Amino acid sequence: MSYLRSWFSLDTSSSPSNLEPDSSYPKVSLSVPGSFNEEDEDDGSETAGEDDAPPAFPAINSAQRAAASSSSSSDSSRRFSIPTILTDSALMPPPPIPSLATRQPGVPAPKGSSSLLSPMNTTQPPRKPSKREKVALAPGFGPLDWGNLKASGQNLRGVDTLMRIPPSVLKLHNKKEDAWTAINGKVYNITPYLPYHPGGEKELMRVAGRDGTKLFSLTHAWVNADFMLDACLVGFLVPEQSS
Ligand code: HEM
Repeated sequence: MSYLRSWFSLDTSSSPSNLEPDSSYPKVSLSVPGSFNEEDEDDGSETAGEDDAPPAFPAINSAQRAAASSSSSSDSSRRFSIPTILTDSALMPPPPIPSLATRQPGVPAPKGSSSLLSPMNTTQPPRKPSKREKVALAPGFGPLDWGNLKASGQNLRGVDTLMRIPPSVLKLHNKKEDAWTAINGKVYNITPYLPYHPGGEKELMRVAGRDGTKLFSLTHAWVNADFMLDACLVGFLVPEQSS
């Protein structure tokens, strides 16, 4: 009981003298933080450092303070420089806003107008119809049908043996019913291929009776004529005098 009373040592007035705390227990003094206390005045006491003030930042002996004081004048060397907050007018103006609304798809921006956006290359104005339009092939004359005809074993050459063909002989085969052309030194009978040609018969007939290598590669260099017309091979183009 005497032990419990010792915790209420502040209330000593009401305590009877015979209920004084036992000297064998340490005396505890209750001090309310923030309230005046005699011990708070004494710097050497244990409670002297118990304040809630944050530590100096930057620290008193920090490199930041040293740098700030070295750049300033000698009498203000102990002062910490506070950065100035710039107003809107003092700040660098922002970049111009790209005028997206005024842009026309496919039309490049006028010269000198700056924009951080890349040019709109993906949107092109409608293309003019190309001269090289695909021709609607008749039913049963598609690429697969041509492949089937080649594989059928039918004689598409119109000749029995491969020949050496000079330009003068090639020239004679320039009719739809009997059309030959030379591509990369090989002479083909193009008559059976005419209805299967995706570019149309008329275009294909432009090379009938002559060396069509140049026109062929100018039109569609990616097409493998050797494979397309292998079943139509007639012979090989040779110079005139060697025949
Ligand atoms: C003589 C052998 C020829 C063969 C085997 C051949 C074959 C082909 C093939 C396979 C295509 C379809 C290409 C594709 O879809 O990408 C094609 C398209 C075409 N060919 Fe030929 N061709 C020949 C000659 C010619 C010639 C001499 C012309 C006339 C200049 C021509 C004009 C075209 C055109 C305009 C197209 C359609 C457009 C295109 O597909 O790009 N072809 N040809």
